Formats: sequence, C-alpha cells, structure tokens
Amino acid sequence: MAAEVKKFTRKEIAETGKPATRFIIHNYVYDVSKFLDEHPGGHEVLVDVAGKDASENFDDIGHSIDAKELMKKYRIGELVKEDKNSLYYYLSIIV
Ligand code: HEM
Repeated sequence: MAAEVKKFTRKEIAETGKPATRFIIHNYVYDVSKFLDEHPGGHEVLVDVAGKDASENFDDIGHSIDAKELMKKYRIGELVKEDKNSLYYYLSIIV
C-alpha cells in the first residue's frame, strides 16, 4: 500500500501557516522553514506568502525545473479534494 499522504484544508494552512512558513502551491502543501536561508529568491518572499496559496507567485517567477525538483524535498502533504483548485488538479492527472 502506498504511504499515506497527509491532507490539509485551506483553512488549516491559513491558520497554521506562521511561524512554520507553510504554503500551498498547485494543491500541494510545503513547509519551507528549513529552506528560508537557502532560497535564491530570499526568505522575505517566502515568509510573505506563509499561510496562503502561492501558486501564482511561484508561477510568475518562472521557476526552473531544478527548483521544481527541489520543491519535493519540502512537500508535507496536499489539500483535501474539496479544497483543490480544479485547474491544477486536472493538470496533475494529465501530465
Ligand atoms: C518550495 C518552494 C520553492 C522552491 C524550492 C524555490 C526555489 C527557487 C530556486 C532554486 C530559485 C533559483 C532560480 C531557479 O532555479 O528558478 C528561486 C528563485 C526565486 N524564487 Fe523561489 N522557490 C520556491 C518558492 C517561491 C515562492 C513561493 C516565491 C514567491 C512568493 C518565490 C520567489 C522567488 C524569486 C523572486 C526568485 C528569484 C528570481 C530571480 O532572481 O530572477 N519562490 N526559487
């Protein structure tokens, strides 16, 4: 059986985003607390989006494939189905 993936609601992330620096990107939840000082874009931008859905912020930068690989290290779970953005949901099942 596949390992259980932890599920979060948007409300939970909004309430507990700080000080742990958790946010949502493309329906996945990340905790970048241990990445703040290493982020090439600086820690400030990450702290600013704590508790939020940072998908658009992340896409606007045009992050590299390497950055997308690196993200996996900080992924702690995903949103419950009801809270998923359907655009990213469909993309995740077709690509
Ligand atoms: C787990 C999430 C993230 C990871 C692993 C990550 C990783 C990286 C990496 C490796 C770079 C260097 C450039 C590249 O390879 O594309 C970068 C640059 C940058 N990132 Fe992130 N990033 C994350 C989230 C974010 C978020 C949420 C924002 C905005 C709110 C952001 C804003 C930036 C900015 C402004 C730069 C600098 C771009 C430049 O200097 O041209 N990043 N990030």
